[in-house]
Amino acid sequence: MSQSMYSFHNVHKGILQNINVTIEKGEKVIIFGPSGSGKSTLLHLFNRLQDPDEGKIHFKDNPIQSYHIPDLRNQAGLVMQAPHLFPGTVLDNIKYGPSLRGDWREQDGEELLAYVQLPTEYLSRDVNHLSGGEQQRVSLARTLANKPEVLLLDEPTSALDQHTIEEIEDVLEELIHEHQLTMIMVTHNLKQAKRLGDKGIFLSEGEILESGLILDLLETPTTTSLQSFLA
Ligand SMILES: Nc1ncnc2c1ncn2[C@@H]1O[C@H](COP(=O)(O)OP(=O)(O)OP(=O)(O)O)[C@@H](O)[C@H]1O
Repeated sequence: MSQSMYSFHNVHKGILQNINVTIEKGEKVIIFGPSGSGKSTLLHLFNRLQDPDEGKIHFKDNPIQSYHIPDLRNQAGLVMQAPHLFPGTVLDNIKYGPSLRGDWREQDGEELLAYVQLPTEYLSRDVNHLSGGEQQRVSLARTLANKPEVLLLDEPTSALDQHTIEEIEDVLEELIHEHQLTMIMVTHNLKQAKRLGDKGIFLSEGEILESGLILDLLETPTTTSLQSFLA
């Protein structure tokens, strides 16, 4: 039986109007639409980087505000466009969150780097000496260190070249599959949307104009807005 991960009821926030969305456990949802349509605002509601002006959000059948915010953000981990790592080594960065909770074992470092397909010797590397793609892998490893159920991705590959984009997509695809994660991703890259997503939400001027299977949305758009966005 499917389990609801998120449900939004008549949510309004800034430009977003009357957002009604349900996301089931294990779904891979792509949020897309023109610049300024409210995609980042919507993504930020999933881990309380922003809160609604009106309406209700439930996370796993409980009001989202009933969760302790750090717990919520461990369960719904965000990876941003530009990796925000702090100065220090790869190990310093990935053990930070779990260490705070007394939940770090020495072997975890190796395991986390294996998840994002980086060699173990990277644990002692200075993060400032890594390439953009490597930093994004470390950022992903750091999010995974908190054992999230949901991955929130805000254009995670938009700063990378095509080859690196494909490598990160491989890593994401495998991780999501292996850990049965729910994924909610904002992307401008429609090839990526097709590859990684199963559902799609098309936003225009703060409203959901179409939602459903991503392939249907991209191949048979019904609204003129989506048709012209894709043209
Ligand atoms: N904190 C804020 N206060 C006021 N307005 C905001 C705030 N954040 C975003 N906005 C406005 O809300 C609208 C939607 O912004 P948002 O960043 O969610 O869009 P987006 O679809 O993610 O855009 P992009 O694709 O350009 O990143 C924009 O008009 C933006 O200027």
